[in-house]
Amino acid sequence: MTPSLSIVIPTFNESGNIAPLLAEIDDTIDARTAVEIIFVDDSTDDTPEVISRQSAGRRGSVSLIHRAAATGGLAGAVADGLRVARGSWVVVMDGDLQHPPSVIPTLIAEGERTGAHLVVASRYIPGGDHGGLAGRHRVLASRLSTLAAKVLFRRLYRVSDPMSGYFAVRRTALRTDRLRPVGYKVLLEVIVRCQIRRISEVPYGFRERATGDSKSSVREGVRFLRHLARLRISTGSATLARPGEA
Ligand SMILES: Nc1nc2c(ncn2[C@@H]2O[C@H](COP(=O)(O)OP(=O)(O)O[C@H]3O[C@H](CO)[C@@H](O)[C@H](O)[C@@H]3O)[C@@H](O)[C@H]2O)c(=O)[nH]1
Repeated sequence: MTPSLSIVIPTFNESGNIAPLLAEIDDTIDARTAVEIIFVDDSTDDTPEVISRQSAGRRGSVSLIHRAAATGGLAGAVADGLRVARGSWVVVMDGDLQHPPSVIPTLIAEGERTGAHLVVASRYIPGGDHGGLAGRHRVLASRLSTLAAKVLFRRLYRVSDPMSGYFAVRRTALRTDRLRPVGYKVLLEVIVRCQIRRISEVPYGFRERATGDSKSSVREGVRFLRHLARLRISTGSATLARPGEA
């Protein structure tokens, strides 16, 4: 069965979130849709066992990539999932329930309506909400990272949330051989390295984390800025389409 939709979910010690996440995905996706879920896991706890147990006997396919070496961190995990995804649309979302699965149909519908190659779930357009970002320092860090990305990458300024970890991309627009992901922000890597020009956005509410902790940190922030500089040097000032020009 060739899926029409792939869902790539990076996980690091998310054992408490797997069952409710799969239940919300089941409630959201039409049973007639051929879906594959790809967990890319670097956990040190029993998350892989929980994924295997919760996936037994489910409709659609669920695959688990438990990586021996967590190269590239979160972004590296997502890139590994993108490389094996077979769906016409590939959705990337977190495994901690902060990205509501109910937005998936809206992402795909927006892409089909506009012909966009990438649809970003944005916290920063009308109807969006960054509520789940714990603490003012996290909101400030997210805003500063977004500003840095927009300054370095010309015309990215109309992508309101280039730091989003929640998006849908057409598999035909992906050039996974070009990806050199490091750290936390895989969307920027996808937009710049794959030179994606037809981008649209939908609003969403970034939810409070249900269980477990964010792995984001100041160290990740420094890693992001270093990666941003490397990306800028290696690709130049990418000229990207503005959302809505799809
Ligand atoms: N495989 C793998 N998964 C990871 C790793 N680090 C984190 N994850 C997984 O990636 C997801 C997000 O990790 P968090 O640590 O909870 O990130 P966050 O601070 O909530 O930020 C997320 O949301 C932001 C807004 O969309 C994003 O900007 C950010 O990139 C990330 O997706 C979770 O499912 C977590 O288990 C890793 O090294 N390896």
